[in-house]
Amino acid sequence: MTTFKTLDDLEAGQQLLVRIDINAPVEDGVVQDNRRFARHAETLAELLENDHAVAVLAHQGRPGRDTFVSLEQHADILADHLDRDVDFVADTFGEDALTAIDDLESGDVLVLENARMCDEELPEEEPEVKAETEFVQTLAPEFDAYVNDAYSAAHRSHASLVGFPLVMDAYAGRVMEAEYTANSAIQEQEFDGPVTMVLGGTKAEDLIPVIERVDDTVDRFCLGGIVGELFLRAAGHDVGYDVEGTEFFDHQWEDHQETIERVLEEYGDRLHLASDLAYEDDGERAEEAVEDIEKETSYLDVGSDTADEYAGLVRESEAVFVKGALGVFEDERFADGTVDVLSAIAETDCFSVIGGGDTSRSIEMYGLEEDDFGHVSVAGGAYVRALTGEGLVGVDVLERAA
Ligand SMILES: Nc1ncnc2c1ncn2[C@@H]1O[C@H](COP(=O)(O)OP(=O)(O)OP(=O)(O)O)[C@@H](O)[C@H]1O
Ligand SMILES: O=C(O)[C@H](O)COP(=O)(O)O
Repeated sequence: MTTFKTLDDLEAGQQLLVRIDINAPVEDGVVQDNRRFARHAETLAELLENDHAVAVLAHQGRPGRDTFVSLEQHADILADHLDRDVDFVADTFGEDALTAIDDLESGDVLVLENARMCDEELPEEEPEVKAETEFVQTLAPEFDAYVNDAYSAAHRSHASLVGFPLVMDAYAGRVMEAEYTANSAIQEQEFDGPVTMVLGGTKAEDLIPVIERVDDTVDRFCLGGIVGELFLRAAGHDVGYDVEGTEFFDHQWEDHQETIERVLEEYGDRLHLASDLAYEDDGERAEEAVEDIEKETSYLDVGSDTADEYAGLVRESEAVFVKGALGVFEDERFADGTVDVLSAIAETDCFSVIGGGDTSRSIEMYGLEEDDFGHVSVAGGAYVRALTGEGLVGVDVLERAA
């Protein structure tokens, strides 16, 4: 039972503003397809079958990052999944966007430009404030209804996610509905044996608060990726610093040092940190014990000893929750940590959830099957937040709208 309106409640043949989350990896300026496109394409296909005209609202990256690019390529990827034309306009709510929206006819799909290119989108503010923005006030009257399918971004209080349901008829899309239902069911489950959470990836700030909030249910945390290095830094090792132009560590350390140190102090006996790390040396993978690290290097994966330890912990677990990759799995040389852990999960019959828009991509890249896991979520930060039992603001506003 959901507490918001779904597509089952939506009358056919309307002009819809549909928020999806196709935030994707970008390699050398090229947007990479991930499973988010396929899942949202199913929602869009259903809407088109019901004679709606659809304008798609979405984001990509964050200002200042290499991944902050236009949604033009995303429109092409969606077109491939839908097997039909998808238009794109390089504008979100200005004159060009409004003209393109006016021209929409039943069965059309138009992708609007990256919502994060609009100043009012990003600052985290209350939904009531977002509802009053020019962004929301300009677009809302152009549509009969708003559909939010972006469960994976529902932890962000951004204009495109929380403003519209306060000013117009609002519905959850199929991805939102399915992820919400699956993640709510997971919160209800109880496990007899050890529960392990594997945390990695780049977004340490989404994960640090989670460790404290799930401490009733999770027996041990295996850390890797950027979040793992930040904890190693707090433990006094010479890693977790930005080197060679990276921008992962120092700002997250500055903002969260106190919490990281406190969590390490309080939960140290449950936190497993890498004992070795891998880096690139003359084009090859090389490894070094954390104890011996003295030089400034970008570490790209956990080492083999760590991967073995984590895989062993997974094998004796009753349930495993993964969010974020243990290394840069997109490069085969640095996929070992991530793939060893996922393979260990796949081999056992533990209950498992693999989360993260990017991380879930590693499943098909390395010959694993979605069926090997209990649930593969296209959400990362939103799914781990849901595990804490804390609400998601994007879901809350849909419930209020209903
Ligand atoms: N040591 C590392 N250095 C650089 N990048 C890393 C490292 N370890 C992991 N990563 C990157 O982390 C990414 C995945 O985690 P990330 O937290 O960014 O996103 P996600 O899993 O898609 O979750 P969400 O849906 O919240 O975005 C991968 O693309 C991987 O390359
Ligand atoms: O990829 C995600 O987790 C969502 O799209 C949210 O993106 P963000 O972490 O940049 O806010």
